[in-house]
Amino acid sequence: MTTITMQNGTILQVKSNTTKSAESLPVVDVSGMYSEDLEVRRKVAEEIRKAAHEVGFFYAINHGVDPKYVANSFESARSFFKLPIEKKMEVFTDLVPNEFVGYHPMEHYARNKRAKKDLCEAFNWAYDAKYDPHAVNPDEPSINIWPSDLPGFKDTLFEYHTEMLSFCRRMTRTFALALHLPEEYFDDFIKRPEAGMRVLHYPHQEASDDDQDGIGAHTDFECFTVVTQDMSGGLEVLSKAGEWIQAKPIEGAFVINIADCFMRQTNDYFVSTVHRVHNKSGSERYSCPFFFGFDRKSIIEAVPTCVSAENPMKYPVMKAGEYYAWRANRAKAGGYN
Ligand SMILES: O=C(O)CCC(=O)C(=O)O
Ligand SMILES: [Fe+2]
Repeated sequence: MTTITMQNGTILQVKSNTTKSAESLPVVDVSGMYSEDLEVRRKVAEEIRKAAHEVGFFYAINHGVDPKYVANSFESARSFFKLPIEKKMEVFTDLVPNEFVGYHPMEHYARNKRAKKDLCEAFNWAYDAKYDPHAVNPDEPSINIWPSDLPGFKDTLFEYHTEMLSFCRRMTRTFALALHLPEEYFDDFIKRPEAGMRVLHYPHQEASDDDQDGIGAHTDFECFTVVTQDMSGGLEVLSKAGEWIQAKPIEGAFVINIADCFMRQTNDYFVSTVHRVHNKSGSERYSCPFFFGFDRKSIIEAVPTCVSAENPMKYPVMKAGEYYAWRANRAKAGGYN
């Protein structure tokens, strides 16, 4: 039995640090969410309801996002990570307080106590109204920081980001249906969403699973995350039984997971599942998660279909922006303290 203290304060008991490959995560064909027919949309939503409640993780296939965007983003990521460290440190994430944007260096942060820090580097960027065709305020200033001398980097990453904004707005409607709420229930909260994205680079890990993580066990902050991973493998999900299950790559599929705000807003009906990455593939691994959440000004409180006299609200009501800032600062403080 191993104990893990999470950034959100939860203390976990994990049966073993080794991975099981027998079990697999649910696969949902999400193409029906684009249907004109509400009954078809509801059918997809019910599948998602089950997956979000029982596992908190699922693959989305037939999602309609052109694979060229991810290919281009991985290509751009490679050219960024190849830059000399001094260049990358010009956009070091600690330069912007309370936010999680810019460069996250290799073996610099750790999510769990290990002999060595996490074996990954990342570049993070946040929502920018200029790249949102439906922006409420197109003149809103951006908080992002970008490397100099890397032509096309920002535009390529935002081409993918803009596609994902539209996919996630659609997914949010599906989640509303999944919670047996009107489809538009969350629309006002995602006009100006929290929509951070990152590209991650994980070298092959030589150290043992006990000594190091690629990214240590954690949950995500916002409502849900859509991960694009390459074919290396290494993403692992903690099952309710306390065992690590491999989220094996499925070509072209997204891996979608519930994050902490949705767990709070559904009074734990949706589970924000712990996950980590260990790249033992023998080659480099790249991934590109998109973190989608509600407007910083919105209040995180349980939705009416998830509370009752027998099942009262479990979490204090909180402003989304305060919650995000608290979590970003904890993540940057090293994670486990
Ligand atoms: O690299 C991955 O597949 C997942 C990364 C992740 O969990 C995160 O950045 O929060
Ligand atoms: Fe994550």
